[in-house]
Amino acid sequence: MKNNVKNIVILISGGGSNMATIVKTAQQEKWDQRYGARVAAVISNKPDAGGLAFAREQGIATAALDHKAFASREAFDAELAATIDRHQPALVVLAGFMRILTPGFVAHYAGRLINIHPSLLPAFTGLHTHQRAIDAGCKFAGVTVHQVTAELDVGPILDQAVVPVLPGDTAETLAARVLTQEHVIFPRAVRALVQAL
Ligand SMILES: Nc1nc2c(c(=O)[nH]1)N[C@@H](CN(C=O)c1ccc(C(=O)N[C@@H](CCC(=O)O)C(=O)O)cc1)CN2
Ligand SMILES: NCC(=O)N[C@@H]1O[C@H](COP(=O)([O-])[O-])[C@@H](O)[C@H]1O
Repeated sequence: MKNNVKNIVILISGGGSNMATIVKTAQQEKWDQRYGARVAAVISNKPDAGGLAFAREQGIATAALDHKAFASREAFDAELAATIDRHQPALVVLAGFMRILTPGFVAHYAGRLINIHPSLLPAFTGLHTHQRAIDAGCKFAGVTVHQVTAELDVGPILDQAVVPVLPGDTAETLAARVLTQEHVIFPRAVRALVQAL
């Protein structure tokens, strides 16, 4: 790492509210001065991801690699890793990043790759977690921050938060309630990791 600066690279696929919360928390809490940590880049597999505009407004380097432009998942992941590595990351953060990553990519970032997942893992790995929780009659739902492993959404859990599932909830109303807790635990988890680096 240049000058002992701990670079954080955040991967997104959409609006990037979790990424934005981490960026704003890092600014407000002066992570650069306190921990030598900074968000060095925001990278997306979707060129039209709304979060890229926010990152650019904050003066953060951005890149977009359209996964559909690559012949294979491995080829996309190789280019993604090359793009990430230009920023010499101490930590790579998946914040609403919607691509399953290959074992080679995961191994390359072993121990410094985390994800936020909108369920109380190990329940409801994969997609459509809120509807599945409602359909299962769950009284509680929530969010998990975990280390990323080759197998999907089963890596070591770093933090969790619980919310109630309320009568009449839809996937959208539950997602909104969970998202408020995502914005609490994700910056907290990233802060804890950069403090320990
Ligand atoms: N190897 C791993 N890759 C990823 C992990 C992981 O734990 N191990 N976490 C996911 C994040 N995620 C849930 O938190 C998740 C993201 C995407 C998918 C998925 O099925 N993606 C499809 C495409 C879906 C779409 O484009 O809407 C795919 O990649 O074919 C499941 C879970 C990030 N990657
Ligand atoms: N499987 C990964 C997944 O579903 N992640 C979810 O995508 C949303 C992204 O929101 P954001 O782009 O506003 O941070 C968040 O709810 C996050 O938990």
